[in-house]
Amino acid sequence: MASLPVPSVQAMVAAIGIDHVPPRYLRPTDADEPVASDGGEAEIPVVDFWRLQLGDGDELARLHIACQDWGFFQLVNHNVPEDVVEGMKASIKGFFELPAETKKQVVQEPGQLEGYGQLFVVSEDQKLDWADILYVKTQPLQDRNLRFWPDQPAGFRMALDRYCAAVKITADGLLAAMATNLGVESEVIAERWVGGVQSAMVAAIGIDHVPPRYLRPTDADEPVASDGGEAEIPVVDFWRLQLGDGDELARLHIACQDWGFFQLVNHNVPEDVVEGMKASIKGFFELPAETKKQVVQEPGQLEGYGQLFVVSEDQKLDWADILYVKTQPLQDRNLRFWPDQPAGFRMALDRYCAAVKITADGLLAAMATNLGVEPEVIAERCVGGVQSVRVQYYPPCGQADKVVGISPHSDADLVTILLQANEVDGLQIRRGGAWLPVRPLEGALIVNVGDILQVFTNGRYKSVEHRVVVDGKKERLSMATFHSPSKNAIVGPLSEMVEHEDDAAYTSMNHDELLKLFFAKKLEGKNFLNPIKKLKNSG
Ligand SMILES: O=C(O)CCC(=O)C(=O)O
Ligand SMILES: [Fe+2]
Repeated sequence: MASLPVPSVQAMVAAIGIDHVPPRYLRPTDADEPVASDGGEAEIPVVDFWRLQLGDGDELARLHIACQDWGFFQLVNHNVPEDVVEGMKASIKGFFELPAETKKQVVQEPGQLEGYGQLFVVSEDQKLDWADILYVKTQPLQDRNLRFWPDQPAGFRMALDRYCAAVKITADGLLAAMATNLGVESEVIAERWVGGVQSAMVAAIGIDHVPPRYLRPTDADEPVASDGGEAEIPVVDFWRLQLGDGDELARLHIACQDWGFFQLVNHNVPEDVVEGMKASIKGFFELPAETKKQVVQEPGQLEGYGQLFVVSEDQKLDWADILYVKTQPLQDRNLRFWPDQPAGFRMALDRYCAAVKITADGLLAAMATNLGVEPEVIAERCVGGVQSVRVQYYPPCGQADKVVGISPHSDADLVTILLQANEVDGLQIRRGGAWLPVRPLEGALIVNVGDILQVFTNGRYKSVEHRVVVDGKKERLSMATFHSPSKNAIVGPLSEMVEHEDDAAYTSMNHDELLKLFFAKKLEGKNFLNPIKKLKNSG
């Protein structure tokens, strides 16, 4: 049923003043219900979000009472950055100050809830509320109807996008804390320890003795672009993309087409979320080996703490320890492998992944625009999409130039968002016959095109091989967040990207099937696509 049209209260007040109130708004009996006097009843409880995040028992108890006895509370230290809140407030004020004609551009349509208007009006004699509203959907992304997102005042959409993303992280954090209060989260303690983990070995024998399985002088010998030579990878500004800035979209397009790698600034992942994640990563790898063992990989499984796929006894090994867990879809989370130490690790991971996913979805939508594809075409294949994270610890190595931190590979996903978690560089991308070192800008995230995006775009966007080299003195920490279509999506060139059937460089295959084939092999170059690569296009 549609809401019946009623006038804007704001316009009415502007026209006839605040003293003349039409009878449809008057309801003296409702207004007569008693209101607690100032001196009487206490205020609603105040809850401190930071303390909840820290697992503070008193604060959790306060939250529990607030939910049980009040149903309402005030939240302080809520982690929504002040500039995000202020930006939202200013945009709201600016919107309602616009001329009526401008606001009408996003007015509710018959039969729809979204847009500018009033709360649902169902009958001609219904009493009316003394308010105008603007109602829009913000998540999931594919439900966003930008038709009803005001594009005035300037920056409204970006302010809303940032505010909603931040508030969602807070809501998720609150729900997690409530779950804890309700005794809902269960944990199983791990029991098994498979040997060979890097940091334990380094701790035991020092960084100067490197077992032969890690040495590969030929790989390490490949040329590295010298500082004066090749340019740095492109820098893309996420805010500008969100604003639909044509120059920025063009920059993104070139980055995806010619580079496969770029740095993302103004990425909308709140700084405290990034810092919290970095601190948790550092804290995890500093834990005693015994504690880390609680989340160690199990035979035949990819998740947990350990090393990248080791498939044979004579395979050369990477100089790194990793922690790999699935984060989306929610039902695939296996908390058995989510460290519960250091305190707050899970919360930090949950918040970081939620925020990064919003950024990844935004990037995919911008890429779709650049490719002339409706954003829904990619978004639909990503409903219930897969997100996983790999955290890497690269110990220093006394023969740093003869080992490899991560072997050359491309990522088997759509887009990877990489966080260098400390100040030690090491990532290199293959470009023009040499390895080009990546130096992250302060606060930037590194984004790269994955194999599946290469397939979707029929090779217009290319995944690029990259590797990590190790430092002689300092450890390096990083975290890759992988974003892929849903497991039942078809991985194959999008029809919009293929003019004639013969132009398709790949066949199509179910995403899950392709992954199963992939994980049977070791990480090596760009072999993920082999099962669907068409022979005539090989290379
Ligand atoms: O540690 C890095 O910088 C890169 C890691 C990486 O390429 C990966 O996890 O796929
Ligand atoms: Fe990678």
